[in-house]
Amino acid sequence: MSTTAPYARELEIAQLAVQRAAILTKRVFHEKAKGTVSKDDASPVTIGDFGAQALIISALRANFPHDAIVAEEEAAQLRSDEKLRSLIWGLVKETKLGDAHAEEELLGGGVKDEADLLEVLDLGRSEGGRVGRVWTLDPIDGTKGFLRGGQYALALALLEDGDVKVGVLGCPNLPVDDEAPLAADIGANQTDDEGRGVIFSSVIGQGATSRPLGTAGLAESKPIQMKEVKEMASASFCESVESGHSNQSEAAQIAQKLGITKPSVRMDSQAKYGSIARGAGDIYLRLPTSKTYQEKIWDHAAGDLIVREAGGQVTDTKGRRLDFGVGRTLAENSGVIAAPAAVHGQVLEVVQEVLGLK
Ligand SMILES: Nc1ncnc2c1ncn2[C@@H]1O[C@H](COP(=O)(O)O)[C@@H](OP(=O)(O)O)[C@H]1O
Ligand SMILES: [Mg+2]
Repeated sequence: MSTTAPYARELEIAQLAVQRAAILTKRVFHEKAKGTVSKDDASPVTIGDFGAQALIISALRANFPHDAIVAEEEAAQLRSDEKLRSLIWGLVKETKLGDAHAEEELLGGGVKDEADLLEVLDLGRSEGGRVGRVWTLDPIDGTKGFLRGGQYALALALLEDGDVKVGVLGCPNLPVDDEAPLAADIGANQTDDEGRGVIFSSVIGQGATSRPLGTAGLAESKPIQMKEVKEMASASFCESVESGHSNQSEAAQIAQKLGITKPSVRMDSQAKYGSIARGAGDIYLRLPTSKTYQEKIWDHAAGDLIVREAGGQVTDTKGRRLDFGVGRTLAENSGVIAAPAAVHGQVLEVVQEVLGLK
């Protein structure tokens, strides 16, 4: 009898693909810091986004050729920009894991040439939906954090019939150490990777883990758990850096009503979900700043599962679970509240009071 856990292969490929793509994003950041990447006027985030997306999709194509993919980028810009295309192709071609078995046997044939690069990128144009297997991919989530040398994440998740089954977040700039205090390293602009880089992973029903990001094969993983909030007054909020992405004054009112005195930790990207999942922070709030913006599924799918599998609950401000089955956006949801399951109801109540939803 086979003892392979459900989604074991999907998890392994997803983690290795994210790990490999992070080699590219880190290289692009470091070369930008040295001033060698942006000489063609292309933003490092554009180069990193396209390069990481191509590497990750090529691994999905080789291993799960029938699955649909919803990814943030598409090839249109590269079709007309020959210089940018060849710059990205050069980086993609050179980026390999240090572990030859993982690189060749597991991740497959890679991207073949410049024409294939365009094809691979456009495999991410699925409309998503409620039926079948759909991967969601954000090659660089937290683009502003990436540019600052702060937090960003490579976010990959597998949906099956609209439910998240596998979630992987590569966070190159978070401390490896799960016990490290939560710090907003906005503008950190560190060029030293020592002690940084972590992959958070989860499979539905199997808990959540963290492991060092590394560059070869997968290092050993450790289970992670959200921290118990014994007293709301000593809890900490995690919020977006961008005031345009989450309403900070409403969050301050919510904190005050809950008796929370610590200032919020602001960081970019789904590194927020990973951080609270390993108990480095407690509550992630994302409060809508406009009635028209629809959150994107690739900005939340991996984080949603990782937090729930670490003992948390994730809903929108109306108390509904995030619905990843309605297309490329979370059209049926409004904002996000992620908290340990035991206190989620209490937080939701205060959110609804402040937002006038009850
Ligand atoms: N008005 C808005 N409200 C909420 N999120 C927004 C937004 N405009 C853009 N975003 C999303 O916020 C993501 C970053 O999240 P955070 O603010 O938590 O760091 C962005 O992802 P990218 O950085 O991949 O573009 C983008 O998709
Ligand atoms: Mg994003």
